Amino acid sequence: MKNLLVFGVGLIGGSLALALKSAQAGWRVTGVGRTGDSLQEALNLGLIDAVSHDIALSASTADVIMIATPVAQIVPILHSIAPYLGSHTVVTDAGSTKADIAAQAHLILGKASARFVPGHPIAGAEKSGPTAAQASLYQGKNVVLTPDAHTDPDAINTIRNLWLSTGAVVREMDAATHDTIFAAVSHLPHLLAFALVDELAARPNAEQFFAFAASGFRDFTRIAGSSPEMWRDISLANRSALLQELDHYQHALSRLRSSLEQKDGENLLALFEKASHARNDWAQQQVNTLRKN
Ligand SMILES: NC(=O)c1ccc[n+]([C@@H]2O[C@H](COP(=O)([O-])OP(=O)(O)OC[C@H]3O[C@@H](n4cnc5c(N)ncnc54)[C@H](O)[C@@H]3O)[C@@H](O)[C@H]2O)c1
Ligand SMILES: O=C(O)C(=O)C[C@]1(C(=O)O)C=C[C@@H](O)C=C1
Repeated sequence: MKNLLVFGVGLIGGSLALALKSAQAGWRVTGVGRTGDSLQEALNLGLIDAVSHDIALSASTADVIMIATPVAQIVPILHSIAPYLGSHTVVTDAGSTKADIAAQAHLILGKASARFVPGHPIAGAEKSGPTAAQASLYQGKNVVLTPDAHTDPDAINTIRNLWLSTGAVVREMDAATHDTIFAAVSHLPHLLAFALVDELAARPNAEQFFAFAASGFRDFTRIAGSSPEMWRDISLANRSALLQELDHYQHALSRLRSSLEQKDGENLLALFEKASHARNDWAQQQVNTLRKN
């Protein structure tokens, strides 16, 4: 059995542990948590085989260390494990932002940074914690790895194989490209959903609005139920790309607003038609890709 040490046994870390167990991929999983209660819950749910209270011992005997905590916790955790890493230990993470962590990892881990393989599973949910973990979460989903020219190819293979065991499709790109793409397709939509729900909830007659909100509101705002801590950390870590995406979106809203002001139905129809085609094409491609995998 190989030893996997998971920092943060919540939705993402717990789902990885469950997926490896159900694939019988030969990993013994030990969890490290912030609160004892959540770790005990992970143990009771059978997500992990053991709990670690000795970081030095666990880090030195781990084959792989996965950091699956909110992104602001990743750098402090790298500091805490750096002195104890075994000579063969490969470190990876599941954070939703990549450039900030990659820059720090070189400074903190020194030579061992060659065995740090940053990663990001593109699968998730608005639910958090160990009870949200699912064995099938990564099945057919992309996992993006962002190694650089200094990353050890054997370490990349180790992390690639770990994710392949979960049924995921592994892709590689550089960290800056990753952060630009996910600012647009993940981080901005979360900000918009949080903003819409917050604005409505602050109205004196909010209850009346919520009482009649239906599937359109539910689909647009599902992700506003996500972990506030996780999204605070992501927003700050990918701040500059996210600010640019907010500018693009505000520009698009301004164009929409002036079409409305001018009662320009032709412009509205043209925009809705282009968006509807693009959205339906994307959804169809998702279905085709899932069928293929
Ligand atoms: N939720 C998603 O959809 C999703 C998808 C892909 C990647 N991610 C990324 O994965 C990471 C984990 O997200 P999640 O959804 O599993 O969150 P989660 O809240 O479900 O789990 C995070 C766990 O980390 C623990 N934790 C926090 N600080 C810690 C510390 N210092 N040491 C040890 N444990 C600590 C928490 O107690 C919690 O159990 C985040 O970086 C997030 O950006 C999330
Ligand atoms: O399905 C959801 O609830 C998600 O928000 C998952 C989602 C996404 O935006 O697609 C969220 C953050 C991650 O880093 C990756 C995936």
